Order: sequence, then C-alpha cells, then structure tokens
Amino acid sequence: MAGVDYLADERNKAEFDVNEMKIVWAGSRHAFELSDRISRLVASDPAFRKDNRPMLSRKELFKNTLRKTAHAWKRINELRLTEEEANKLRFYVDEPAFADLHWGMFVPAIKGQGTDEQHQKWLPLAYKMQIIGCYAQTELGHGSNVQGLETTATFDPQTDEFIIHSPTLTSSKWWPGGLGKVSTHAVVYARLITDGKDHGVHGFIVQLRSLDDHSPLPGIIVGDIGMKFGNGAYNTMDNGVLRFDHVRIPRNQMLMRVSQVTREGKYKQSNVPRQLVYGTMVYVRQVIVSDASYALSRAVCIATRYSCVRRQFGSQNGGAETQVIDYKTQQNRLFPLLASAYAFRFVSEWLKWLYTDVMQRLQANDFSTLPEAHACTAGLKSLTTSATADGIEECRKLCGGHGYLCSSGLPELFAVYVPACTYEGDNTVLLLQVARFLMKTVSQLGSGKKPVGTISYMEQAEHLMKCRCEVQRAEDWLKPSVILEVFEARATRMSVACAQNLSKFANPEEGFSELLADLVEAAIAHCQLIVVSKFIEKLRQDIPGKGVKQVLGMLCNIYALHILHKNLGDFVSTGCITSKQASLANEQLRSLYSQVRPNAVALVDSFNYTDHFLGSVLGRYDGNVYPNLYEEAWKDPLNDSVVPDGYHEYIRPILKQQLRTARL
Ligand SMILES: CCCCCCCCCC/C=C\CCC/C=C/C(=O)SCCNC(=O)CCNC(=O)[C@H](O)C(C)(C)COP(=O)(O)OP(=O)(O)OC[C@H]1O[C@@H](n2cnc3c(N)ncnc32)[C@H](O)[C@@H]1OP(=O)(O)O
Ligand SMILES: Cc1cc2nc3c(=O)[nH]c(=O)nc-3n(C[C@H](O)[C@H](O)[C@H](O)COP(=O)(O)OP(=O)(O)OC[C@H]3O[C@@H](n4cnc5c(N)ncnc54)[C@H](O)[C@@H]3O)c2cc1C
Repeated sequence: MAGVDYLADERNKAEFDVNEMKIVWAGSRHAFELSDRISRLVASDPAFRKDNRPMLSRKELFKNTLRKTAHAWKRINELRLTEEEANKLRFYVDEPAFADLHWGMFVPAIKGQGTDEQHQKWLPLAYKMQIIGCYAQTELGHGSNVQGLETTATFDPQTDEFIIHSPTLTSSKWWPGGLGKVSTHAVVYARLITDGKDHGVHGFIVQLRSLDDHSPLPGIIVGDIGMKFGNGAYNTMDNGVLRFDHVRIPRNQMLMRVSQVTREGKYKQSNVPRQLVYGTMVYVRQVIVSDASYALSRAVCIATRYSCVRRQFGSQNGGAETQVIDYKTQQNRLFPLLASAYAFRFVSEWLKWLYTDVMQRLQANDFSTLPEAHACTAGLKSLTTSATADGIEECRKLCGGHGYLCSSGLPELFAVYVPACTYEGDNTVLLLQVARFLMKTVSQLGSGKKPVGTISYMEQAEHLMKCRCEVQRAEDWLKPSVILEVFEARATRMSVACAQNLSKFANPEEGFSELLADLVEAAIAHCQLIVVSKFIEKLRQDIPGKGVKQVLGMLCNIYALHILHKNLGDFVSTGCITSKQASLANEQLRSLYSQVRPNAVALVDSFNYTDHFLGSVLGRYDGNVYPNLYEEAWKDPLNDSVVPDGYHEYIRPILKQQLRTARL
C-alpha cells in the first residue's frame, strides 16, 4: 500500500530528537541543508538512475557512467554549484568514475606539489575540465614500495625536456583510475635522473591523449586493465595501463614545489621535506576515512531497518513473530556497527580538521606536525576501511538470504567498497607506518622530546605501564576516564613491549621484520584509542536536542566496550584489566544494547539517506519490503519470457532423454 510507513512504530519509540541528530551527523546545519538539498536533487533526476547496474555489460556500464558524469557536469554548471555542492552531487550520484580521480587526486597533486606558475597554467584548465587528469603512480611491479618505481624521467639539457620512459614490463603504470579510457593528462610518478644521477621519485604532468580526437600521443600505449571484482560495482571505473616509449615533455612539467631542475640540469631541493611528494596520498586517505563512515552507515541503515521488518520464530497464540532485531545475537552484531559508523564519522571530522591545520602550518613552513598527520591518516584509513569492509559483509549476513540479492544493495556496496582496503596504501603496509611512528616515539621517551597530539598519552607512560583499572561494577565502565585510561594503558603497553623486543636485535630492521605481526597489533591498539578518544571529545562539546547527547553516549560506550570485548586477549594479557572486569564490561554492553534498541531506526534515519542513495529494497524508508522485493524479481531480464532462451537447445533434449529412459 503506497504511503504507509511500516516502520512508524519503530520511529515512535525514539527517545531523541532525530532532526537535531541529523545535524550532528552532517557536521553542521549548513552541511545538513546542503546535503539534504543535493541528495534530493540527484534522487529526483531520472538520469541518475542506478538500479540497472548489475544487469549491464562492462561496455554498457562504462558508457552509462560517461553519460552520468557528463550530465552531472552539465547540472553543476547550469546550477552554478559551489565546489562543496559539486562534490556532494558527485557523492550522491554514487558511481565511481574518472571524475573522482580528476578532482580527488589530479587537481590536489598539482595544487600540493606544483609551483605558483604551474598552478596558474594547469589549474584553470583542470577546473573547467578542458583537460582531464589522473594519478599515475602504481606500476605492474610496485605499488606499496613507492621508492621501487621504475618509470624514468631523464633530463635532456640539449632540449630542456624530460624523457619519460618505461624501461621494463613491470614499470608499466597499472591501476590508475580514469587512465584507461578517459584521461587526457596524468600526474606521473617517475625516477628523476639528471646527469646520470637518480634523485628518486618525483611527479610530472604528462599529456597522454590528443585534445582533438582523444588518440594516444606518440610513444604512449594506454588501455583498461580489465574487469574487476563484482558485476557493476567498481567496473564503472577505467583503471588503466600505461607505457611510455621515450616521451618528451618540457622541463616545466615537473612538479617543482619540493625540488627543481634548473635549465642547466642542476637538481635543487626547496626548504621543505621530500615527503610532500606523498602529500596527495595524505589528503585522499583523510577523505577515505570520511567515506568509510558513509559506506558503513549505508549498510547499517539497510540492516537495521530490515531487521525491524523481518520476523522469525516466537509467535505465541497466533500473534506476530519476533522482529529479528530483538535477538541479542542480532544486536551484538549490528549495534557495534551502528556505533562504529558514528565513531568513524566523528573521527573523520577531527581528521579533516587535523589535515587543514597541517596544511596551514605547511604554508608557514612549519613541518613539525607532518609525521603525526601521516601516521593518523595512514592508521585511521587502515582501521576504518578494514572495519567497514567487514561490517558491510556482516550487514549482508544480518539480512539473511535476501541480503544476497542485488536488490538489497549490499553485494554491490561490498564489491565497490573492498578495494578501499588496498588502494591509497595496503592496510597492513599503512599500519606498519604507524608502528614505525610509535617505535620512534617510545625510543624518544625520557629524551626531553615531548610526545604531542594523538600520541601525547605516552607522556604518562610510566603511570600507564603500571596503573590498575578501577572498575568494580558494570556501571563503572560508563565512565569516560576509565575507558580512556584502559585504552591508553593497552596501547602504551603493546608499543613498549614491541620496543623492548626490538631492542633485543642487534639490527633494528631485522628486528622490525621479525616482529611485524606484533607491531601491526600495537598500531591497531593506538588507532582504536584515537577513535575512542575523539568520540569522547565529541561528547564533551555542547550538543543540543532532546536526548541526542545521551544516545550518542550509549553509542560511544558500545563502540569502546565492543572493541574491548573483541580484543580481550590484549587487555587482559597486558594486565590492563582482569577477567572479572572483562565480564562486567560484557554485562554493561548487553545493557547498552537494550537501551539503544528503541532508538535504532531513528539512529539510522539520522543519516538522512534518500531511497535512491541507499539503493536497497530491504532498507526502504517505509519498510515496505516484501511487495517491492517481489516486484523487483519480475524485473530481472530472465523473467522477460516465461520459457527461457535455451530451452529448446539445452533443457528439452535432457527432458526428452529422461522420458525415453523412464519408458525403458
Ligand atoms: C573533496 C573532493 C573529493 C573528491 C573525491 C576524492 C576521491 C577519493 C575517494 C577515493 C575513492 C577511490 C579512489 C581510489 C584511488 C586510489 C588511488 C591510489 O591508490 S594512488 C596510489 C597510492 N599508493 C600508495 O598509497 C602507496 C603506499 N606506499 C606509501 O605510501 C609509501 O611508500 C610508504 C608509506 C609505504 C613508505 O615507504 P618507505 O619506507 O619506502 O618510505 P620512504 O623511504 O619513501 O619514506 C620514509 C619516511 O617518509 C615518511 N612518510 C611516508 N609516507 C609519508 C606521507 N604520505 N606523508 C608524510 N611522511 C611520509 C615515513 O614516515 C618515513 O619517515 P621517517 O621520519 O624517515 O621515519
Ligand atoms: C580499485 C583500485 C584503484 C586504484 N587506483 C589507483 C590510482 O588511481 N592510482 C595509482 O597510482 N594506484 C592506484 N591503485 C593501486 C593501489 O594504490 C595499490 O594497489 C596499493 O597501493 C597496494 O599496492 P600493491 O598492489 O603493490 O600491493 P602489494 O604491496 O603487492 O601487496 C601484496 C601483499 O603484500 C603485503 N606487503 C607488501 N609490502 C609489505 C611489507 N613491507 N610488509 C608486510 N607486508 C607487505 C601486503 O600487505 C599485501 O598483503 C588502485 C588499486 C585498486 C585496487
């Protein structure tokens, strides 16, 4: 029945002001209004339809993405959208496309690594999309090990040019999004060679295709790397392969903010750290943390609404069966994910602030916070994307069999999302960067160098190494100071244990290699502490709206206690808590699930997702799942005819044969 809200009872149970929570989730009233307006704009435009994606062939899918991207660009210009609005529009269109890399990596790479002159030349062209660019770093042979890249950029002083060359098969650029079929230009990372000397990896702007007919320029071989995981999903993106055969570019197309090559071929370094060459990755990792909260919240929204609609067992006297959300097992799987979505949202807001702060400092030649920004973006990218990928799959399972249908939206969400664990740095490799940062910090304790920012808790290392958790009753676990101290103690003890074990090796690098698995765990403990502490910090702010702060407090405690429960081995073995305190934490967790239960649907409504964006029959706002699931099935092309194509060739002969056998 149209217009009936099957989730109305659930919505009536809410104990907080949903409209105020929507503003908290969005970040501000301005962000909420903008998001709300743009998401409706996209949802109401038939050109942005996306429910047919799983049915399309790769070619159809890709052309469809080109059409949508062109339509989005047209609307952005017609409506004179601001950069913020245009980014939101692309977000709600919800289809990975070359434009993500153009705006998300090509433009930031030029901004971050180019000189003022290079900005003046290239940015206006890129802003108007008169050129389209991608970020060509990874090669067939090397992705994680950026210093191992093989592409060369050799300076030719005769002609004042660089010669870009792919000396081996493994030096072929491989993976860059937007490269395969669309980009006219790329920021290419290559080893800079002047006068026979290798100066390591630097960025260069290289034109790949003609601006007249789109054909590859001489010396360039370029194409798509082929079909990826899942139908539809990330196959809207033309991840590409690229080879150079002595391609010449003018000297002024080397991005020269960090280092320069003079007309005479002299290599000079500016007064800035060479790691700024990696700056675009720091920027995107920060964006990816924010994306994690959105992807996880989508899956959680679908699973929560459907868990309220779905009933199994427990009917008494012919009454309704139990809503599956009322099973404690369902709550124990779902509510920590709901809490994680909020936790990741808040930590990503903080990370955005950190990134902006670092950028402002860099402008003033203050590079002191760069290592911490690198560790935080790398670590949180790793933590949040791994948890989100696992969380989406868990949400699929929480929806039982129907979760496996494409119309649930979950298979595609999972397939699109999982590469986030790999791109912008493999998650394990990134955690090892955090571990290096931690080991450096521990080694400097007592040297007079004060740990600052997210690592400042290590200043109390002496106390944290021996403190005892004061929890005696389950309610004691609700105290933020208790949770913080326990997480700080665990992180400190795990890092210090690694450092002590490292010191037993004569060769530190050998020790690091041997202890990789422990180091990764110490890094995770540190990152989880950051997420918990930023959630607690958020709750210290003034948060208006009836019941909003209270319900966020419940989610914060669920996030922390669930992490504690899942990592009991760490907490107990490092002596941070006793097994009795662990069981009290579990008791408190169960009680928190009961408190959150009536608020569950309202908490996912607060994400303010349109049905278009969710793209899920199971997650529909009105909860009217079954008739729509039924209707959706009939739309499958297999149901276009009653007797399937192939019946006469393949089914009938078998049946006839069986008939003959049966007669015998
Ligand atoms: C608002 C607009 C929104 C638009 C949309 C945005 C789109 C974004 C959404 C994303 C969605 C989809 C797009 C996917 C696109 C994917 C793109 C890519 O994958 S691009 C390729 C990414 N590649 C990697 O991430 C490679 C991973 N490897 C590395 O980063 C490094 O090489 C690393 C970290 C492993 C270092 O290795 P190594 O030990 O060899 O390091 P070095 O010797 O080079 O340096 C050591 C030294 O430097 C410090 N360091 C390292 N990295 C950084 C950094 N990034 N910043 C600052 N400092 C860094 C390191 O800590 C060491 O310091 P030290 O003091 O010496 O210990
Ligand atoms: C969908 C997608 C989009 C992408 N888009 C782009 C793009 O636009 N531009 C671009 O340049 N690149 C892009 N990439 C490439 C991406 O950045 C790399 O794939 C990523 O950095 C991982 O590197 P790798 O493939 O070399 O993995 P590898 O490093 O080969 O990893 C393989 C395994 O080895 C392990 N490993 C590697 N090194 C270590 C170590 N030191 N210690 C312990 N374990 C280790 C890893 O944990 C992993 O398990 C994209 C990739 C994907 C999947």
